[in-house]
Amino acid sequence: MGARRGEDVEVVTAPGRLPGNDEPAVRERARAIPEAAVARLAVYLRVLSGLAEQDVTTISSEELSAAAGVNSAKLRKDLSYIGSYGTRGVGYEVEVLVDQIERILGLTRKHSVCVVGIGNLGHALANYAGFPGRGFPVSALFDVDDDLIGVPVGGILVSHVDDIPRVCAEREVSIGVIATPPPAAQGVCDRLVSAGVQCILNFAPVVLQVPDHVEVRKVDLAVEMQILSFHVARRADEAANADESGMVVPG
Ligand SMILES: NC(=O)c1ccc[n+]([C@@H]2O[C@H](COP(=O)([O-])OP(=O)(O)OC[C@H]3O[C@@H](n4cnc5c(N)ncnc54)[C@H](O)[C@@H]3O)[C@@H](O)[C@H]2O)c1
Repeated sequence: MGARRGEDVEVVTAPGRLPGNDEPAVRERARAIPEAAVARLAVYLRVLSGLAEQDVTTISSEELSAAAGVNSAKLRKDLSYIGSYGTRGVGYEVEVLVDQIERILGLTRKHSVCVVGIGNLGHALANYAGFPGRGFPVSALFDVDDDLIGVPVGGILVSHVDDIPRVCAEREVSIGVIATPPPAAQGVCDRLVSAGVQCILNFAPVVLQVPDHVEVRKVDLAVEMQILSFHVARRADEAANADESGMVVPG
């Protein structure tokens, strides 16, 4: 796939790369990107970071779209939002694209993360090694259980939820992750918002009420499973219909 460092390829800088001190221009561009494209940019970044680690220097849009599971027209459109159009016959320069996507996604700044609710999921999140590498260090943990307060999890001492305002301010927490049982989630959310946390990732299966300036993303495994169930059922229906009509259905 693509070209590796040291291989004889024409090295190109993707056109449209923003010059030196370009933060305002990057943020301006970021505002115009549709939400669905933002999610795909994060997927491209994961693929590209893996390629960079393998010293792959360039990649065609077809290769990148196949690796990301997105059709190539959509990929080109997504990358055009960040001003990256690739070069005919060469494709995209991996490092340049990684840099552009990281800046658009705001990953060049550190986001300090807290996790509230250090049960099964909270333990897993606190220990998740993928966060620090991507610029999301977990810097604070909170719970209400006396047996957990003061106990280190993933190298961080668990604090009581009453300390959310002080600890979040001291550690400059910008993202709060809620991993409490559903009935506790809104109260925890309110505490985080009062402490100035403006981005919340909610694992509890409840809809949170927040002021307009707060961004909430919900991870709902049940909904994801139901969507998959729908696709399984639809494929089964298609296969049954094809059987009846004697057609061959691709696997
Ligand atoms: N475990 C999973 O795989 C999983 C997957 C997806 C979603 N979820 C959801 O994530 C949440 C947590 O699941 P879990 O399995 O880790 O539960 P858990 O019961 O193991 O842990 C919940 C933790 O939250 C703490 N807690 C309770 N009230 C609190 C409050 N007011 N403030 C701070 N902490 C409080 C408890 O002391 C406990 O440590 C649930 O809403 C669950 O539906 C869990």
